[in-house]
Amino acid sequence: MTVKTQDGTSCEKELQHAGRGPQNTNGLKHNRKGYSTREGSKVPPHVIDKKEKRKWKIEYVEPYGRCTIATQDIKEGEVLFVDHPVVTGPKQTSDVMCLACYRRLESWDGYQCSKCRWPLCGPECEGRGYHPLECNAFAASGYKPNQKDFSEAQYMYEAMLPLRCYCLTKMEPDKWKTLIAMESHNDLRRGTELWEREQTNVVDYLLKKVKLGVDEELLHTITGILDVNCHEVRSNLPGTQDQYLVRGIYPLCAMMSHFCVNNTHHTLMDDMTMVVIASTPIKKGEQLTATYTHVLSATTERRKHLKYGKFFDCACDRCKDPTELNMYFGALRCSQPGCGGNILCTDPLAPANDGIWESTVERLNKLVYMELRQAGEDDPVKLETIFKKYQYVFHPQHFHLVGIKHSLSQMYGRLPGYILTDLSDAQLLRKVTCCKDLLQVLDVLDPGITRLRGLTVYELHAPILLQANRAFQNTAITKREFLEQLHEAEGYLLKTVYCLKHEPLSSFEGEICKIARNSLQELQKWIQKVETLPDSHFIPEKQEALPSQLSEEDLTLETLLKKLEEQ
Ligand SMILES: C[S@@+](CC[C@H](N)C(=O)[O-])C[C@H]1O[C@@H](n2cnc3c(N)ncnc32)[C@H](O)[C@@H]1O
Repeated sequence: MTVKTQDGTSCEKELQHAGRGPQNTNGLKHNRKGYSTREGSKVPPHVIDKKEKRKWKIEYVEPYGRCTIATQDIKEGEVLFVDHPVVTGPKQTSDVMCLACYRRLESWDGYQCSKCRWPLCGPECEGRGYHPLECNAFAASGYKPNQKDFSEAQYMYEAMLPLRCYCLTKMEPDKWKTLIAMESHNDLRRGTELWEREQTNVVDYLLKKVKLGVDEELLHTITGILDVNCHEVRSNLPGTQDQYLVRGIYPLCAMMSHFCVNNTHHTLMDDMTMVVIASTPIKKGEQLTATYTHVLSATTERRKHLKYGKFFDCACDRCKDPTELNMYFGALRCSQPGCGGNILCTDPLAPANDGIWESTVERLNKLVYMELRQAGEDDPVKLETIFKKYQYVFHPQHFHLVGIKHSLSQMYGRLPGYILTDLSDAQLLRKVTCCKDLLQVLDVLDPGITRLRGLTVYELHAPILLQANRAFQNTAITKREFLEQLHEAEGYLLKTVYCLKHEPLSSFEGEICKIARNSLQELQKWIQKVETLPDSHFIPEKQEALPSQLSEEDLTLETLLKKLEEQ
C-alpha cells in the first residue's frame, strides 16, 4: 500500500526506513535553515484524515528532529488533533493484570488463556484488546509463562509491549510502518544502563526463553522506540470506576518536541483516543510542544530525567535561565547571617561546572525526598513540620516548598479530620495561601489550560466560599465584601470548568468538572439572592478613616493633596 501525505507525496519508503539509522538521517533532506524540504512526509499513515484541515505541519528542525509547527495563529483551547494509539500494553512494572482489558488480577494462578497460558480475567477476554498479538506468538513458540522466569529486577510484563510491537510486523503492517518510523536513539542508548537492562529483561528473555526468531537489533530498536515515544495512559474498564495505568504509542503526540514550559494539553478519552488542544495561544511558526517530564521539578532533575529516558539535553528558555523564568524554583537561600540572598546554579546547562552546586543540591534533595516519603500524604502536621524546617533553606518558590503546598492544598478539606467544614479559620487561610502560591508558579511554568490549574482553582473556591458564608451567617461582613468574595469563588469555579471541560466524565477531573458546574449554578443563584437582601443582614460599610490631622473644613481636593504630599 502506498500512503499519500497531505502534499500528495508518497511516504511509504521513508516510513519503512525511518528510525533505523542514527537521528536525523531518516531519509529527509534539509535546507540551510535546518527544515525538511519535504514537509509532511513523515505523517504517520494510519492517522491521516484527508478531510481534516490541519493547523500545523510536521517538519524537521535541528536539534529537535521531526516536530509539529503551527501553520496559523492558534487560540487557547482550540483542538489541534485527535490521536489514536498504534498499540498499548502494560508498563514495565505492573501487578498481575489481564492482558486484554488491563484489569488487576488477584493472583498469577487464576484464569489462564487457553492458548498461551498468560493470566486473563476469563474466557471472554481471550480474543479482546491487543492480547491476540502476543497470544499467537507465545502459542507458536510453545512458551508457557512461569513465575520463575522473572527475577525481582525483571518484571514479567516488561517484554510484553515490545513483543506486541514486533507482532504488528505481520498482523498489522500499516501500524508497524508507523511505529518503526519513530525515533529509537539506538546509537545514543547503546551501552547505557537502560540498554543493558533491556538486553536482559526484554531481548534475552524473548530470544532465549520465548525463543522468538527475531533480529536482536530490531528488538532493541523497538524498546528504544517505546522508551522515547511512549505515553503513560489510564485504561478505563467500561462500566467500572477502575483505572489502571498502561503505556501506549500515540504517533502524532509523539511528534511534539519537549519544552519545559509547553503549549499543549492532552486528554485521554475513555476509548483511549487522545485529544490534544492548545493550552495557550500559539503563533504561526511556533512549535506545538509537550512536556516529557514533571513541570514541578527543578532544572537539574528535569534535565537528568530527559537525558536518561529521552536521550537529549534540554536547552529550553527555562533550563537556560538560572532563575527559571524568575520563579527561583531550584534556588537555595544564603544562610549567612543577615544575607538571605538566593544561591543559584550559575551554569544550569552544565551544573558540574558550578563548584559544589550539583553534589550539594543532590544531597539536600535526597534528604528532603526521604523526609517527604516518610511523612506520607495523610498527615498535614507532618508536612507542615517539614515545611517549617526548610522554609529558610529554600527560596519561597522552591519546588520542594511548592510541592508541599500543593499537597497541603488538597489535604486541607479532604482528609478525615480535615474536612472543609471542620477546618479552623487559620487552616482555611492556609489552604487559600497554598492554592494561590501554587497558582502563581503555574502561571509561569505551566500556563493556560491544565489539569493542575483546574483542580487547584477548584480547591481554592471552597475555603473562600465557606469563609464568606460563615462571616455572613455571623453578620460579620459588609454586603460589598460578601459579594466580592462570592464573585471571587464564582471566578474560580468558572476557571475550573474552563480547564477541566475536556476531561472525560469517568476521570477524577471530569467528576470535579461536573461538581463545579453544579456548584456554579447554585452559587450564581445565591449571588442573585444576596444582591436583593436588605442591609440589615450585613454590617455597615466601614467609614474610611481620615488622616488624623485633617479636619472636615480642610477637605478641598487641593488642600488634601498638599497635606498628603507633605506626609
Ligand atoms: C517523542 S520524540 C519526538 C519526535 C522526534 N523529534 C522524531 O523525530 O521522531 C522525542 C525525541 O525528540 C527529540 N527532542 C524532543 N524535544 C527536544 C528538545 N527540546 N531538544 C532536543 N531534542 C528534542 C529528542 O531526540 C527526543 O528523544
